[in-house]
Amino acid sequence: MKMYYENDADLQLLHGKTVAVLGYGSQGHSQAQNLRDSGVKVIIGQRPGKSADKAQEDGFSVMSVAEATQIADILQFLLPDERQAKVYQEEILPYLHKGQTLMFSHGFNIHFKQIIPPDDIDVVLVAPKGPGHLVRRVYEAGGGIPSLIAIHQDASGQAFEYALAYTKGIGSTKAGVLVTTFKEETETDLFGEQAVLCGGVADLIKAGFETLVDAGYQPEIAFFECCHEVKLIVDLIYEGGLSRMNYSISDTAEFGGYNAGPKIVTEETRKAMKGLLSDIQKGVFARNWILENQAGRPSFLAMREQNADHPIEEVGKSLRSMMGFIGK
Ligand SMILES: NC(=O)C1=CN([C@@H]2O[C@H](COP(=O)(O)OP(=O)(O)OC[C@H]3O[C@@H](n4cnc5c(N)ncnc54)[C@H](OP(=O)(O)O)[C@@H]3O)[C@@H](O)[C@H]2O)C=CC1
Ligand SMILES: CC[C@](O)(C(C)=O)C(=O)O
Ligand SMILES: [Mg+2]
Ligand SMILES: [Mg+2]
Repeated sequence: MKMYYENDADLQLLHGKTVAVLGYGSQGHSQAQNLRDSGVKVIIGQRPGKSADKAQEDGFSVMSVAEATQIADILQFLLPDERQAKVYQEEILPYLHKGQTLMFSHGFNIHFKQIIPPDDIDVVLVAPKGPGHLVRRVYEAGGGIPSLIAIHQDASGQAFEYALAYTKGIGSTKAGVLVTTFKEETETDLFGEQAVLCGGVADLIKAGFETLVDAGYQPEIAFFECCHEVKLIVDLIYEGGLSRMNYSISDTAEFGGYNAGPKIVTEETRKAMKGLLSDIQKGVFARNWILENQAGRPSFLAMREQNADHPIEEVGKSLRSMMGFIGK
């Protein structure tokens, strides 16, 4: 599989073009600022409110999504997935015109057919494989977050070259860019965030914390052990794989880990992972998420509140308040 790096991408292709970043949230603020620092002309399409104020403070020209759509050559659609279809119908579709590129950072709405764009525009995916705030932080430190590219429609005949130039603008060609399809990105991204990165890790942390606290250990120790140190261990894995973690940790931890790991991630866990993947592939998760939003998000909001109230959050907040070196 070919990986694309700095010398493969031509940033000049974006010079003389206007990129509209629609939505100035986690991905929006980072991609917009990285592109601008790479010499690309960027405008922001955003409804009035906190995000619009922030974009203005950051020195961008801010306008409505509809206005930005009329002006820009490339539209990077960075509104929340669950709001994209409505905003597309009302504020983008009426103004879309031949020669434009509609870009996504997640394939959800194209893959699950919530948005069906006209044939005469390019439709591409540039999906950074990392949280928005890190897309900016790593770029500022001189690096980049890997990205995936996919082409859904290539009306111009140059969709790929433009998408690749865009990945260079946000810093991704420093880390590596890989070609995929909207289907593969959507299914793997949903699986990764549910089973491993967000759902899996968060529940592993909470279960470890609860096990220690229920057994009578101090919550502060349980927090340091099962939550705070996760970042420090993952940093080693990020830098040099599992072997670098094993190099740095004690042999006692390595031996204990080899024996305990399969008792925690059991055949049952693997079966549950396959079940999650199957629901994602069949569109069951997408249907549930769309219906949940149509109903006003009752279950999502209840779970969000329940998680925010977990004792690990309170202990963590108090301990972090004494660690002035941790960024806000
Ligand atoms: N978060 C991440 O790290 C990643 C996200 N992605 C994808 O990127 C896309 C954006 O996600 P994310 O950055 O998390 O989104 P956020 O929720 O962080 O930001 C969304 C932005 O859209 C704005 N917005 C919401 N509704 C409207 C509207 N009706 N009109 C105009 N602006 C609106 C919000 O502004 P307001 O303050 O007014 O609500 C906010 O600035 C999604 O497709 C997501 O899957 C992909 C990779 C990683
Ligand atoms: C892991 C969650 C993510 O997929 C991401 C940051 O990559 C997201 O949707 O935010
Ligand atoms: Mg992701
Ligand atoms: Mg995601």
